[in-house]
Amino acid sequence: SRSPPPSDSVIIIGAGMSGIMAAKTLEEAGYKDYIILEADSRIGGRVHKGQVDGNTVEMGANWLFSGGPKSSPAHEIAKKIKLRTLYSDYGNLSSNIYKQGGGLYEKHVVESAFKVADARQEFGTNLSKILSSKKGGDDDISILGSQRLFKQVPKGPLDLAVDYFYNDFEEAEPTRISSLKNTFPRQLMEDFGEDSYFVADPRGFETVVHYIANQFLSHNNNKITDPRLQLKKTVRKINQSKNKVIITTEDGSVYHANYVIVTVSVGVLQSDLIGFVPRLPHLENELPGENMIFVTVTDEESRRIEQQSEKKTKAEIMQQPFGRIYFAGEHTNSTYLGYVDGAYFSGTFRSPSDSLYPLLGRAT
Ligand SMILES: Cc1cc2nc3c(=O)[nH]c(=O)nc-3n(C[C@H](O)[C@H](O)[C@H](O)COP(=O)(O)OP(=O)(O)OC[C@H]3O[C@@H](n4cnc5c(N)ncnc54)[C@H](O)[C@@H]3O)c2cc1C
Repeated sequence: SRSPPPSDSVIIIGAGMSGIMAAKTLEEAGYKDYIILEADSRIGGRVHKGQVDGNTVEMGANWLFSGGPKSSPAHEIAKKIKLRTLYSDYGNLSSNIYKQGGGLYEKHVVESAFKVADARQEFGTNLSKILSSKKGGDDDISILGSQRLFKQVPKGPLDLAVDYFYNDFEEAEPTRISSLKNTFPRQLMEDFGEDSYFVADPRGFETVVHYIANQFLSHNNNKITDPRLQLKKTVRKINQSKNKVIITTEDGSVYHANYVIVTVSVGVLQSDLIGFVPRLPHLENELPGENMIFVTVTDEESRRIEQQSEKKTKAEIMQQPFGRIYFAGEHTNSTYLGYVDGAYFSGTFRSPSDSLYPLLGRAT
């Protein structure tokens, strides 16, 4: 027999890829009583287009990936809606790097710099695998640290340019900051492939998010009319008690729900924009900037945790809701964090490793 539709109400904060996917997942599980509160006047979040001289230019995510053993859901949708994409031929870079004083580097010179960079990256990837294995324990180093161990730190303008392309460009951080363990192997590229396609379509990459939204939110002429999507609603306060959550937005509106799914970025969470009552359980007051989560466990639970790997414990902590508050978003997906596909999967909460899984588990 079919179970009755769930009567819990849910508020989703943020209408980026993860928020829209979370809403779709709820809808498909029979939850109709949800609303999406989005600060901006549009959906898509970090997938958004701008106009330069009458041309559409992507201001956020730009590349789709393919060529690997699995297919990227974002790329699959892009193909379905015939989004115009251009193959980014990075091999071409070896004929396109300029000297500081002008003129091109000779192709073979750049190619040998790329060879060294490849070897350096392979060394880093292998080291990362060792550090991630049991005997690696908790140890991690920066990408720059691994380059030092390789005894081949990029120096000089050409090597630095190549290294920028290998690392900083992809991670949006310099190698002295990027964690080796959390960067290599790049799981997104291992799974979906390294062939990068640049979105160059006047409709914008955000059409991919619209395509998903239009599958379940009522719309008219490409405009979402569903009253459950509320734009220009900046959440400022999330107040939870034993039985419900009360949310206040900047314009003074107040919303009540049984559960909340927070999909705002780490940057927003780290700022003071949203006040959590009670506060999120971390040591920010005592150790500002450390982002440490503090958990106390006792008795059976402490013995269970002592006996399992740190990796498992970490995964468990990251997927725990905070009372009635759940988290989704690119940053909560440990496999593809930092990418549109990571945001996509974080909103599906289909596998027990997804942070939202326990919420959906209630309905089934
Ligand atoms: C410049 C740049 C380039 C990138 N390039 C690529 C790429 O080539 N390929 C790729 O796959 N990925 C790329 N990414 C990453 C990708 O864009 C993100 O991983 C993904 O879009 C994140 O989706 P999300 O739903 O997790 O978060 P977001 O898209 O950030 O969605 C969160 C939403 O919450 C809203 N919000 C925030 N605070 C509040 C509040 N207080 N109240 C209400 N709403 C709020 C925001 O307005 C936003 O709409 C790039 C990102 C950037 C910034």
